[in-house]
Amino acid sequence: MQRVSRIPTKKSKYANKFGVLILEDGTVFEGMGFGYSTSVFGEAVFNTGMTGYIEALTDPSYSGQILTLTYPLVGNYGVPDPTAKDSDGIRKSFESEKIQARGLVVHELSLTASHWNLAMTLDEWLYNEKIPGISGIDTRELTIKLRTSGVMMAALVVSDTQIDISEVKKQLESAKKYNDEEFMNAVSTKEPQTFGTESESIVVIDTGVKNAILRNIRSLGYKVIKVPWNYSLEKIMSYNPKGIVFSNGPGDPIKCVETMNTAKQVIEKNIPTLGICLGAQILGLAGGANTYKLKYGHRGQNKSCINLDNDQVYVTSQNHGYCIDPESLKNTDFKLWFTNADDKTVEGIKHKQKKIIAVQFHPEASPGPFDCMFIFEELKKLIGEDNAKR
Ligand SMILES: NC(=O)CC[C@H](N)C(=O)O
Repeated sequence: MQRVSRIPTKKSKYANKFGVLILEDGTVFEGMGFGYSTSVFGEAVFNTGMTGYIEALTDPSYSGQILTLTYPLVGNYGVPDPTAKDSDGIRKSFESEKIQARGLVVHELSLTASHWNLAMTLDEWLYNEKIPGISGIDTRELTIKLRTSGVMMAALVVSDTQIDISEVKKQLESAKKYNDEEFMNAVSTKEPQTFGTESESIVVIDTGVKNAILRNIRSLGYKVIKVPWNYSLEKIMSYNPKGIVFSNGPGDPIKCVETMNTAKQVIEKNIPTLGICLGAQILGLAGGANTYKLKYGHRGQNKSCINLDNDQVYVTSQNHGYCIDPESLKNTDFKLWFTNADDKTVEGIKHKQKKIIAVQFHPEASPGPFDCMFIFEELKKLIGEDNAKR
């Protein structure tokens, strides 16, 4: 039996446990386990943001993934009360009801925390939500590995007792691959939900929507109706919405066939529409474009994107592993709207004739500046044009 060599120095309920992260290529990272003692398998990805672990961990787009934060010290501002809601009944600092990432990997975990709004520490939160975390990992080495080899499956094991590395390797081999997983039934709402009482509404098709998207649409002055990912257009239109938003979400967009069919009809009917991240990919596919998987994705808060309409550069927040193929856009009625300044990937598309816009980045995210809130205003403008025509 090959055992982990790093022995916990002291035992506590939430931290100082045995911990190991094993990659699909056989690389073993030993660390100190924290949070919940369990074994998870998922796609190892990294996010380069300096803050925002609460928003990232609760973002449904991280479902099925083991999240590495490259910022070296994590947890020092703790975690606010997860049950606190705003006047619309939307959870305040959290992007969804629970932690969505399968596990968390950090360099140094702050076991003490300080913040005016703090309710608990990060390790306690992970423990409560039955999520394993590992600290003491050389996250630079891990990130270099993922950048050079590409994202890959990994096992994260946290245990109160010794871990058998060869046994974990065997389990990892037979674990379901991220690319084969179905996420929609797990992340999407089962029933429509309404936020606000305004007479004009926007329907959000929930493929794993972040609460910040709901909040931003509310701040435009619309009632929000969140509907399941596979809701028919007929049912959507029964709400008589002014516009539609295709949300962010986990996994490969080609798996969202029903949502794609709705998107085709939405394009056909020229309903004012905004797609965000997964929603942008779904709209692109519905319009005849292709998508592909990036080697290691874009996950961070300072990704510069160029608006090709005015050559203005925006600092955007991103979390995507898939992308729209720019070549394939040529066979569609969509044109390139935003491009990533670093690698020239597609970060936004716009229909040439119809009121359909979509961004690959997250206009709702606000790690600091509110650079991209104008994207929501763009949807409102399209709705205004639509109203003027009727
Ligand atoms: N944030 C998202 O909506 C992610 C979209 C898609 N799952 C991707 O990884 O590209």
